[in-house]
Amino acid sequence: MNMISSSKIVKCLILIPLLFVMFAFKESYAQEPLSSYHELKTIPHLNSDENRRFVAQILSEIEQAKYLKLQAPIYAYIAELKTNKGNWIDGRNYLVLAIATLKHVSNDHLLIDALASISAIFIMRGNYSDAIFYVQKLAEHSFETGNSRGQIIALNRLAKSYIELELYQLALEPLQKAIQLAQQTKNYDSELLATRYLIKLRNNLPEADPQETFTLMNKAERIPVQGKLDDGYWYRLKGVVNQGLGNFSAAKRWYALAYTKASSSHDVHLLQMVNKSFAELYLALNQPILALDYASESLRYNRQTAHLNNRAAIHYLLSNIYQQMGDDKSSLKYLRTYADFQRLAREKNTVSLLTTMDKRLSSIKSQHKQEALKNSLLTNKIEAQESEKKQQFFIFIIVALTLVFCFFLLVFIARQRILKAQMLLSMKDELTGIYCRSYLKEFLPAMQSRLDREPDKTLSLGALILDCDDFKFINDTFGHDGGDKALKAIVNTIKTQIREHDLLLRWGGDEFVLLCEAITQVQMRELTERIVAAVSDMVIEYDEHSLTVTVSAGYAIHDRNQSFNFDALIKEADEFLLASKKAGKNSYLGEEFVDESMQYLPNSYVISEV
Ligand SMILES: Nc1nc2c(ncn2[C@@H]2O[C@H](COP(=O)(O)OP(=O)(O)OP(=O)(O)O)[C@@H](O)[C@H]2O)c(=O)[nH]1
Repeated sequence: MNMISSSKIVKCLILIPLLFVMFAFKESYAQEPLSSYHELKTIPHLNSDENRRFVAQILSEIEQAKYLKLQAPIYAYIAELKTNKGNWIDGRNYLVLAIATLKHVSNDHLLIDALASISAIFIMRGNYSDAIFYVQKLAEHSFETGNSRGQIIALNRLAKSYIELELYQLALEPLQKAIQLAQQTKNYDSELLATRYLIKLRNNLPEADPQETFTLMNKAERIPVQGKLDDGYWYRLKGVVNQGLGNFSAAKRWYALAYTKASSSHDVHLLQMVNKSFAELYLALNQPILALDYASESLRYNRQTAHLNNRAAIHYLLSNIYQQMGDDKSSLKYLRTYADFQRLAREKNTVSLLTTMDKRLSSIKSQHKQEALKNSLLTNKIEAQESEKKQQFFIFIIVALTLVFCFFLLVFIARQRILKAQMLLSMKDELTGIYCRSYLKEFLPAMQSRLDREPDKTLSLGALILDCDDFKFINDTFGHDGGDKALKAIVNTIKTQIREHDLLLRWGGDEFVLLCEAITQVQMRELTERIVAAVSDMVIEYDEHSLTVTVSAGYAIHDRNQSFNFDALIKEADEFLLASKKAGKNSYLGEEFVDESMQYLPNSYVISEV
């Protein structure tokens, strides 16, 4: 026993820490891709082996199904990096993956990241319609969820698209809103980005004051963002602003810095831009040969990116350079190709914009359809609920009415019973407690229906009338109370002789009637005899006296061959009673003892002496 429990303890001691380690490991493993994703977002390029290995590792991690929600933002960011560095094909492949996995993103923050990267990529690719499509998605989601970061990114991306499309006036409003919102929410990164776009915008606005743009640039440098201004794009922009102010040497310095940055990170996009800026600078400095070198270099990088707008811009620049060089033929040639690219770019963007509108329209339509479906489902649900409520209300009313009805019915039945009990009570004789003659109105209809329901006519009804003999004498001798006591004693004695369902009535005064159902002539005679004998046998103790009393009786049985006539039956019995009295009292008579003219039958006991 001890051995078993100690081995169990040892197992537990090993297993519990092991489970803890496994659990902790599982937690850290589950956390890993998310932290890797945050780390990925700090990578500026993929030119180093270390960064490439890191990205490969992340990609292998997110291929597992449990990291589905991370796939879109990671693919999108990698696509952004690849596109930004001029790897157009890889960029597009990861972009396709990002869009395909977008539906798995449930996290607000991750969805904004993914949409921000996707729209940035489309902007870089010069595909503004798709850019605007995803910017709209980003805006819709951010405004719906109240995410200010997403809202600012959407505004910035929209402005950037407008700037690239040379729709400068349209870009102004979203930029101002983005800056305002970024300042309110202290989102310095976005504020800086929006300010940079604003500077870029002002550089392109002919009416913009270069001095004001310069001031704006200095203001941007005071935005408390760590390290964000240490990038080639910012240096180039500073160069452009300085060039706008005529500070060519300063512009040259900034371009050179931007160039170094672009070369070290092999940023094709930036290289194309910086070379173009250099070309513009040298053109402004009347050095067309140098300008041509830089412009050609820019064109070389631009070919890698296939950015039509930029291509057109470089061709325009080349045309200007050749013009400065006095080579009108080449200038014209580049002006023509500029026009071609410009037209192509516009066509592409017009077509794309139309496609976007079409996509938006169908997405709105499907949204409307879904809304309508949702509404109709909701309406159905509400209707179902309402009809259920109605049904419940209806059932409630029925139940309530039934209960009320039952209540009143019960009250009615109880009341009827009370009334009947009261009525029956009123039909009882106070002295003896038996029913009075008035009870016949209850008894006779019931009796009649019993006879009617009986087809073989075997049920009989016997009627017996009893009258106290010389009761006046008892009253006179013992007083009325003595008479009462004698009457009660007679009733009690009769009760001892009859069946439960026989009906004994006080007919009036000292007279009683007994009605017996299902009784034969013989049984009736025997019963009468027993009653008359029992009464005469009793001795009533009253006021120190012992008194006796006798009764005379006559009985009759209803003949089932004739229709039921109660009065006739009683009359017949009463006649026998009278005959019995005449014959000497304390006796009884019935049909069997007399002939039709009520004469005593010869050779028979006309009077049954008890
Ligand atoms: N104590 C008492 N006497 C009653 C009551 N009802 C009637 N009586 C009396 O009963 C007597 C009935 O008298 P009768 O039936 O006419 O005559 P009887 O004296 O009985 O003589 P026979 O019937 O001929 O034998 C009367 O004196 C009534 O006052 C009652 O409730 N209590």
